[in-house]
Amino acid sequence: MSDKILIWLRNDLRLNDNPALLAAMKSGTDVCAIFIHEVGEGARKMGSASRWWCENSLKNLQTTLAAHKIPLMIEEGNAADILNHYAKQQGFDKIYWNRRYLPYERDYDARIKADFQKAGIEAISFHGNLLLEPWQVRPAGENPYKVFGAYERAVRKILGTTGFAETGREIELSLSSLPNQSRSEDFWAQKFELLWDIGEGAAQQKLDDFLNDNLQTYKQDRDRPDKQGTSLLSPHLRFGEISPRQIWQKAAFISDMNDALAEGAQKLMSELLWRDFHYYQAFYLPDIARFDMRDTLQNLQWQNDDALIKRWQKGQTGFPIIDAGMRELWATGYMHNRVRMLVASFLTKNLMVDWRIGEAWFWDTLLDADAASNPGNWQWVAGCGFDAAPYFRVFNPVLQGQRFDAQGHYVRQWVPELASMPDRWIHQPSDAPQAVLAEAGVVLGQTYPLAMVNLKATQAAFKQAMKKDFDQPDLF
Ligand SMILES: Cc1cc2nc3c(=O)[nH]c(=O)nc-3n(C[C@H](O)[C@H](O)[C@H](O)COP(=O)(O)OP(=O)(O)OC[C@H]3O[C@@H](n4cnc5c(N)ncnc54)[C@H](O)[C@@H]3O)c2cc1C
Repeated sequence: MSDKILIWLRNDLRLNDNPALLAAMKSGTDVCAIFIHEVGEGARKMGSASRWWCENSLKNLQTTLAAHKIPLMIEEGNAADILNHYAKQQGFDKIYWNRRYLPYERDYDARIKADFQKAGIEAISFHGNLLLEPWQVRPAGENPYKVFGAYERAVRKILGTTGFAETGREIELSLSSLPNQSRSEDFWAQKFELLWDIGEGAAQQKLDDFLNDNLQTYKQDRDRPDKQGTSLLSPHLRFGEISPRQIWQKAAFISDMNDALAEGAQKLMSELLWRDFHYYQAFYLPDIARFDMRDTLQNLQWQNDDALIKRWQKGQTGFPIIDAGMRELWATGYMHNRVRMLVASFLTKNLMVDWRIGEAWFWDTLLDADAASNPGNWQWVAGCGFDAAPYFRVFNPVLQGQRFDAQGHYVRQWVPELASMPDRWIHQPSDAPQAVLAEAGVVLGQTYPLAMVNLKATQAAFKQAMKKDFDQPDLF
């Protein structure tokens, strides 16, 4: 009888606070790890940008695991077939993993678990990817929480009394400094390597830098795309290079110890809860990347005009903050949260394009593309998500730009052809007097596009297209 344990890594590419890995290492048996780029039922196929991040993160992890004598195999294909192959070839008798929560992932993992158990291989799953697992947050009534505020209160009540009861599982492994990687692929995402440090060590460093430098102003600055006011931890969280519990614990500690930083720390904790909340919702619903969570948009005929969609993707809409966001995304694999809301609102409510089309573009181009947060946020903005802004709340990209990027720094960075526009007109060049445009060297329709739609008219058309009054959701 062999005594080998296989760890199946998925969204948890780290050594610390990794319950499945810790349990295997504690057992003192031979441990090896596998990551599978899944093809088929078990997981949504990664987009290009996140796949690039994942590959580099795996290279880092391979090195750090090797230092602990754990080989990491990387495969691509049908997960069940590959795991069975390794079971036969290497004769492990236990397989461990940290749980995932989307319905198609859970069904698939349950089947694999049952099949292994029939074959005499013990499959054990752990809680490692969320602050709390969906079933730990029980509402008073029968139905799961649909409103973030109620969900947040419930979670804080649980964590306030027990904390992370399982944090004793945190492992104390020191990471050796990560080696330089050789990346040979020549494709669009390759340029990201100049911008991002990948891996568990980089994630911890980024958290510490953020807590030291930005926490005090986080609450005010997190809505400002013209400032670097947020943590930029999302791609690290997406691949589990850092766990939400590790962030929460540090933030909670700071909140208790330092009054000046408490507000920022509490805000960061709330944002982490939004991540959990999207998984919580996804857990109880059919595939949220495909189906509307609520039927609020049922009567809407999406227009889905290819030419308009292309202009949105390329950042050529004629609305500077929208174009800046879409260009930031293409250049960096990231977009500021406030601007994500604006570009999503513009696509769905001004261009009347199905939110699934925007979600798919984000899925392919975001480094942090997340199977719960991406569709969850798109539905939230479009007006069919739970706890979403009502459908009639359409963001005005000109007013939003003037409010959150008042001097136009963000626009000037990503839309350099407008760099010389005065602050007064930077967010609405299509309305600027001819003399102002000439002075700034802008020729509308040539150096920068004319606004592609009339905001007021498209907003009115969107509301008209709904053809029914907004149904208040069954909030509780
Ligand atoms: C249309 C749209 C699509 C989005 N798609 C994704 C996605 O695919 N992946 C993703 O991680 N986030 C997504 N978000 C949420 C949010 O924009 C990012 O999490 C945030 O911009 C990441 O930057 P940060 O790490 O600096 O955030 P910080 O402000 O530092 O927040 C810390 C962490 O909290 C979590 N968080 C913050 N806001 C949200 C939120 N609204 N929903 C869920 N988690 C949140 C993230 O894990 C984030 O890393 C989307 C938002 C919108 C409006």
